Amino acid sequence: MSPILEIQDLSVAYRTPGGDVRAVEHVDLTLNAGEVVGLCGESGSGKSTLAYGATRLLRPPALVTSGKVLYGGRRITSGGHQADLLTMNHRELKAMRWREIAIVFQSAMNALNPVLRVQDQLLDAAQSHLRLPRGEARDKAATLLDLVGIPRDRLRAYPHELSGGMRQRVMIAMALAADPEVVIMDEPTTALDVVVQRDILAQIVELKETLGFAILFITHDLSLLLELADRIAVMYAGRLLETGTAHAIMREPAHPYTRGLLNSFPSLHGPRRDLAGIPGSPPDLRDPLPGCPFVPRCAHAIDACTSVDMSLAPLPGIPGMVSHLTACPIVTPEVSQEGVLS
Ligand SMILES: Nc1ncnc2c1ncn2[C@@H]1O[C@H](COP(=O)(O)OP(=O)(O)OP(=O)(O)O)[C@@H](O)[C@H]1O
Repeated sequence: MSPILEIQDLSVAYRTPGGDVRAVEHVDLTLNAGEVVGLCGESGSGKSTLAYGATRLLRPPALVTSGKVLYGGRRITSGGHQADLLTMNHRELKAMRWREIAIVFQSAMNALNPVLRVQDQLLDAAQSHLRLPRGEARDKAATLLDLVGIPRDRLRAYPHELSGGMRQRVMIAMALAADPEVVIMDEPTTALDVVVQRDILAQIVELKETLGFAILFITHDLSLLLELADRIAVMYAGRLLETGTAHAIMREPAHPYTRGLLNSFPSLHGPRRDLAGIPGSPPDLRDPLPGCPFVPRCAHAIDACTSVDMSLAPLPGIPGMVSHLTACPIVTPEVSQEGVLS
């Protein structure tokens, strides 16, 4: 698989009068062409800051303090050349957004213009990003609505005449208007009920299969990602604590935080089970602890945890699982096996 978006050593801080909030700390994350990567963690763990920092959508007091974000989409690259989103000029960046990397924002369905018909909003998106003549843009708008499963007779509806699920589908259609190769979806179904949520997720998978874009899917709900994502990255206090295939995370979750998350949400299809949640609350990001940030909430913490280097390392002893990485010193090879999690 070839990487289409490579986030390397990305750090983002919010400069506040009370000190820097270190919302993203030295994160490496790769999205391959056509792949769904799920980014998961509790509220405040830095998921949105990571995505918006990587695409330069953050405003001061946010500041990117380190990193590269390399984009390698087919249309803009030649001879293996990748473009760094963090150093390109505003004209280049503008050409990338929508066309190459589109974003479905958190609560996007409330961002539709209430006084414009759905058709006109889709038309605007198709016209401005693809520079299509009006007639072709109208056809494109209708095709986009077909793609996301909204009947054509809804084209003339105003946003308030559509259900929440339909409005969210319209936003997804808008994101797809310019045939992007990467779509970032930030909690796209969180505000919807479970049945609508499931329909939309199925639709997203179908669209991805048909159109071939890659997805970075952000959610606090790890069980949802188990069904949707190819790979999963688990984030806590601005850091990635574990990455692996959805299969590996489901079967062999390594980090105690990942285990806690798995026990915090009911699965969409699986059997009923008791949910425990994770006791305690996330740390103050203005004053990060040395070592693993999860130590104060971790039932398995040992001394090594307070001084561990938080780089991700492969899990020991699982042949063929080279892509399963964690920062937990209890399960990574450098530390003795005595503390292996039960
Ligand atoms: N403008 C800001 N100024 C200071 N701190 C901020 C600002 N915006 C976000 N933060 C802090 O940055 C951290 C990461 O926030 P972020 O919204 O990226 O997390 P998240 O995982 O996406 O959460 P959610 O799921 O609630 O959106 C949080 O501690 C948050 O309080």
